[in-house]
Amino acid sequence: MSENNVSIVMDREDRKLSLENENIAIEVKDWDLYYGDKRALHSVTMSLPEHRVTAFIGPSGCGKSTLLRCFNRMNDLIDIVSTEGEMTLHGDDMYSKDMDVAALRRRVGMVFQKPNPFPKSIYENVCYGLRLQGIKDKAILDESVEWALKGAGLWEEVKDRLNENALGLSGGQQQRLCIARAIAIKPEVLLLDEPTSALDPISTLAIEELIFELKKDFTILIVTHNMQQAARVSDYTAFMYMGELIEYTDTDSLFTNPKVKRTEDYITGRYG
Ligand SMILES: Nc1ncnc2c1ncn2[C@@H]1O[C@H](COP(=O)(O)OP(=O)(O)OP(=O)(O)O)[C@@H](O)[C@H]1O
Repeated sequence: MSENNVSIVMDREDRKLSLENENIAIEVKDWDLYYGDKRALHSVTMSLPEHRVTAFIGPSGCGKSTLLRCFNRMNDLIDIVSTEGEMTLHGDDMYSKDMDVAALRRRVGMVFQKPNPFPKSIYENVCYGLRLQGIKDKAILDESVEWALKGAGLWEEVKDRLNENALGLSGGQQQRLCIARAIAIKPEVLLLDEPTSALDPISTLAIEELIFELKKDFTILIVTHNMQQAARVSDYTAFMYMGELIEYTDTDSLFTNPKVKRTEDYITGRYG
């Protein structure tokens, strides 16, 4: 067991996690989402805690990715999507007509299932968002690139080849680069949509350890198909089924003492 995994266990044993004791980053209230006539999310209500890792699990098609994409309004890009309900980020109405979506996406970064670096240098990938913000000062860019690559656990591997094309990195390195690109602009929340499903076990472990480190600075929401991964990396777990949030509590309680039969059936492998 690596040092980080030991500390995950210790962290859990030290204190019982409870949403009542948390600062909340995102509040979701009676949230519905429709693809055309088809309702994909049913009245989801939940509070997502700051500086914690919250995992979304459930069988294929239950709405995990759909819900995750609501947190940075990625679903706006799909014409047939309509939503109802309330979502706030630190009190700001994320779906208000006054909300600047680009600004929201700076506050809520996202990393996808397949690593998707741009066909540019490692350096340019990481400072992409900063350049979009109009930052030109080389010293600031250099410092941010180093900070983000260190944060993503990639600095030592790439510090001597920052000008090389990012597509020359391994899959696991590319995914850590995408995490560096997302954190470089210092979002409040980081959305991870099955970030390790395309990676080998060693790269997966590196990302899981990284997630544990990153929660010191960011609120992390992760969709995963892998229940062991949810149990390893998350503080809280939300189990979804057919667009509904069935059970949501601290990860240890959900996996050791689920309150709802459907959750129990899923985590014991009876379906899904
Ligand atoms: N662009 C879309 N248009 C229409 N329906 C969609 C669209 N995207 C998802 N859906 C439907 O919404 C439901 C939820 O899908 P979603 O991808 O959120 O589930 P998921 O739990 O993330 O699944 P998986 O684990 O397979 O990725 C499914 O019935 C899916 O077919």
